[in-house]
Amino acid sequence: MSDSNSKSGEAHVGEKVGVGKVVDVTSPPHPATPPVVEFDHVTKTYNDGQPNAFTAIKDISFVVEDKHNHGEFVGILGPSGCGKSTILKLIAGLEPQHPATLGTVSVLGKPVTGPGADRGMVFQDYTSFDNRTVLDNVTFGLECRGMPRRIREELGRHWIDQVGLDVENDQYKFPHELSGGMRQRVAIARTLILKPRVILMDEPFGALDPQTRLNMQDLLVSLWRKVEATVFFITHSIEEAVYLGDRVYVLSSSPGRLVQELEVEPPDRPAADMQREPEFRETVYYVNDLIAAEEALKQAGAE
Ligand SMILES: Nc1ncnc2c1ncn2[C@@H]1O[C@H](COP(=O)(O)OP(=O)(O)OP(=O)(O)O)[C@@H](O)[C@H]1O
Repeated sequence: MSDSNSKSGEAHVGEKVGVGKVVDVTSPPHPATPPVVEFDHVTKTYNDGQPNAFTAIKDISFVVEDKHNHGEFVGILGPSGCGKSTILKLIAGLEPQHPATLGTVSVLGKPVTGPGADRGMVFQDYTSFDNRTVLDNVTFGLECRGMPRRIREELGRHWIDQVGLDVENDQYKFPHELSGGMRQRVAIARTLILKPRVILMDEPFGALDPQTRLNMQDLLVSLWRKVEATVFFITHSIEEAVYLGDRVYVLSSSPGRLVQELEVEPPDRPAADMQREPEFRETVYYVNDLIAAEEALKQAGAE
């Protein structure tokens, strides 16, 4: 962070804050191999050129490197409406977020031109097909790809098991027979079965009760280690982002800019334990203060 950008109470580049360390957001790395995801001075203005034009994110640059055997886990935090979903959908190549108004969004070294099999999404809303069983929901993407029924159902059962559901009891259930946590397990299985390189998660645990949420965080950590994908994870829970993230991006209030990046210690112990530790709490309070300062700036601007 350059001095011109830093506010009082904000740590300097390289400084340790609990389990996190501040990274210089003004000079993204230039890796030798193409990054998994790169934002190069990206601005998104909805309804550009019209009277109702609205700039949601402004001049955002970052690089998420392609690390051997280790997909990074990036938590995205920021005040409500700062453009978090806009960033995710630009990576996904979904309209109307795609295309960016200015700058370039690249995945695996190529500019994004639309959705692709290398990227999978999990949303907060339970997006299962109501009239399909768990097994048919999980295997839907493989069915679309034309994979024969026997093979895809075998894979489907494997993934139902991987996300902690009971294959025998749950595979023929319909979504309305499942709890919220179980439905999100189905959504995760349905995405992971397609082996995307990049997994985009928009508040996937936002509607779950606190205990289920901690269980899902632990599940996600263990699955993510197995699939080695790069994950972008939007959440309003600072604890969740700091626990799950290898790095955490903090955005400013609207229009969203990247105001801080923290490198965070890996989640190598259960969520319920790590989230109680003083060093962990220090990072959470620090990020909380950053976001509160952004909210206050927004309020002051609105008055
Ligand atoms: N299709 C659209 N057309 C016009 N404005 C939009 C559109 N989509 C989003 N916006 C606006 O862009 C801003 C950023 O929206 P976005 O959903 O990316 O923010 P967010 O940080 O994910 O929000 P939240 O935390 O509340 O979920 C908001 O002010 C929103 O109203």
